[in-house]
Amino acid sequence: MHVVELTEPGIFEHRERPRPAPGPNEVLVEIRHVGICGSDVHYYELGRIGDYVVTDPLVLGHESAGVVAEVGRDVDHLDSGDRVALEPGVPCGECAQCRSGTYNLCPDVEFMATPPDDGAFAEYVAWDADFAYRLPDGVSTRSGALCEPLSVALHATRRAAIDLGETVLVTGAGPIGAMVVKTARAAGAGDILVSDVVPSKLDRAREMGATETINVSERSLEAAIDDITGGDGVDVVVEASGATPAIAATTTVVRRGGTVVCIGLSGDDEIPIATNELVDKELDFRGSFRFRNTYPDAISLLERGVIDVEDIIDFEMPMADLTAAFERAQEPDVVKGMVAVGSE
Ligand SMILES: NC(=O)c1ccc[n+]([C@@H]2O[C@H](COP(=O)([O-])OP(=O)(O)OC[C@H]3O[C@@H](n4cnc5c(N)ncnc54)[C@H](O)[C@@H]3O)[C@@H](O)[C@H]2O)c1
Ligand SMILES: C[C@@H](O)[C@H](N)C(=O)O
Repeated sequence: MHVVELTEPGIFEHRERPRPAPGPNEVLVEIRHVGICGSDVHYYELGRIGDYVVTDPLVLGHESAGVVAEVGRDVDHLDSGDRVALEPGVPCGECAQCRSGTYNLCPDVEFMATPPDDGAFAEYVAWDADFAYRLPDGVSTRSGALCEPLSVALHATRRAAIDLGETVLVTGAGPIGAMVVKTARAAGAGDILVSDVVPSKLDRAREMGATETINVSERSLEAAIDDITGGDGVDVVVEASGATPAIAATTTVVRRGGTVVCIGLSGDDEIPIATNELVDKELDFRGSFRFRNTYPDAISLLERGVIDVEDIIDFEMPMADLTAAFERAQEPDVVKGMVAVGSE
């Protein structure tokens, strides 16, 4: 089968590998669509993310969906021909985190496209059938692949416990911030404010449901939120930029008794946080890491038309042009690039 390997920063090589045989609890999936995530681009550009270093050729891509080509001996909930979205992290199932249900925190998770685990820019992937979710008729594999970033947002929205009518600030209007706008709206948020430094991304966020946008290269986030909320602060902040100033401002722009949920990962190891504000304002300050138990709900939201993910996609290119797709994905206006691995 055909795969694309990242062999060194900036270099993709198209290679042939033996087609994998599914294990007893696995399905062999003919991949159709794979979204390009910021972390894929990071590995492509730099060959590493923090301590995760690409030392051997690595297949990128973890936002994937395709068609079941073969089922393992013990799989009885999927059949050949089923279209499925693949949850990219398969946890060990045995550690304390897995046993208590917080399987996204499993230290031994096998996560696609994270060294040393290969991802989905490949004709076929053999994957644990418990982490392959059937897509209903109305949901394409193109949308199904985006259950992954949608899951990041769904999990963060749950961590934020947004109440009906609450004012939510989303910092960062990249793919994750855009998805949070959608999940916050679906959760019943009232005003949804979005900040970014790229005007076109703020325009897109408004089209997706943001009620007000703030270009923080023109005015400070703190001053803007002060104006908009009459000095009270927002009920909930979901930080989805990873930008140090945005993370540092979260405790200031949230109201007393409010909630901050951080998704973004900063390039800085340490960021000053006003800890006295945490105490004095009695804030809930929480992290949100990947996702757990989100795929069935993400698929249901897509099926019922509560959330549409197609509008975050800027372009689709074939896997034959993966280098060009990754170069284009780095343009500042692009929110999401999609790669077609086969034809649906
Ligand atoms: N916690 C998790 O499980 C998880 C999962 C996926 C991504 N992430 C992280 O979440 C963040 C967002 O992911 P993404 O793929 O959307 O990234 P992205 O880089 O595509 O988007 C970030 C956005 O933030 C904007 N931005 C830059 N400076 C800003 C500022 N000062 N204020 C507001 N916005 C600013 C950028 O213009 C961009 O639009 C990244 O840090 C990523 O590493 C975390
Ligand atoms: C969750 C996923 O989208 C993220 N890029 C990660 O590797 O953790």
